[in-house]
Amino acid sequence: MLDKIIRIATRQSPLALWQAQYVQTRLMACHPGLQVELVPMVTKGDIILDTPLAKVGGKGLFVKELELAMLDGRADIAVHSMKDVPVEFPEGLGLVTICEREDPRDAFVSNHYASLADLPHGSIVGTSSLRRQCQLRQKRPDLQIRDLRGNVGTRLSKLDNGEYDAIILAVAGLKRLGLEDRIRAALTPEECLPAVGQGAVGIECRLDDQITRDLLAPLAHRETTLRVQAERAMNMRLEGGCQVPIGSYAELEGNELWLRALVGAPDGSQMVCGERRGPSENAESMGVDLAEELLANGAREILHEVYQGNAPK
Ligand SMILES: NCc1[nH]cc(CCC(=O)O)c1CC(=O)O
Repeated sequence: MLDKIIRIATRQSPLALWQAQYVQTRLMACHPGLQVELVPMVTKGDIILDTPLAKVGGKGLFVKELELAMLDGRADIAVHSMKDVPVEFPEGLGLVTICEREDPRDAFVSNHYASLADLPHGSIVGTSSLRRQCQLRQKRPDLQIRDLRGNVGTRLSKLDNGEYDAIILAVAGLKRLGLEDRIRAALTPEECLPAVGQGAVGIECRLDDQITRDLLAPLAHRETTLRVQAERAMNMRLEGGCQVPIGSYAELEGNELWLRALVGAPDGSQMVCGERRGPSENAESMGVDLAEELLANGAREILHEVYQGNAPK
């Protein structure tokens, strides 16, 4: 085992590098003598930074190159933010390990206002997430939502330039980058239901690479895995493939899983919500059941409209 090397395919944004280094450090701590190297890569998503994600084909853009590297044998694993991992994997690859979740909430970030409630009528809020957009619009139809893309650092500098009165980012990303002091308020799940998998880091590898899978096993976090499984099962049944106005958030109290989800029209005009409680063994079936309930209650029409609007021309 001592001559084994694990190569981690990673994007080069500060957040991606943080996550890859986190897995590198943990693997080396669990397996003294194991060599773990980073293989930095550029993905299409990193190149097309000025177009709203929903219009360029969604989050898959950030993972395709990493997956090719694993299939070619140039890398062994890829580390992802779970919320950016598409629901389906190429043949031969799969998500094998989910690590302990960081704070899953969204953060309200502003240089002038302490909270969403403090924002004056008509304020400009930056986010490119349809999920954040629809929840903000539903509570505050007066706000002007403007697109905001780029790495966390880029987004913060756009706020600091005065282009926005406030922006919404994930708490987890800000904490990981040591930017926690920029958070003015964390939005509760009632204010803004988080995205599927938000705050959790997951590891993808070749499914037939049993040695690597065994080495990754100690990094898995049971509670996070159950929560994210429920959230992803919900998303998968909704066929939430590209960027979508879907929130899905599970909490675990003892063995009881509490899954909440919503599908909203991006303009905030409609929102379908639901929840399920049940034993954690049923994480995936709860997700599927809840998705079916939402579809029957109007989510099908909302998603159909969103996908049509985003269809590649
Ligand atoms: N969409 C980009 C992205 N993907 C993962 C995170 C960080 C938080 C996480 O790990 O969920 C972010 C930044 C953000 O949404 O603010």
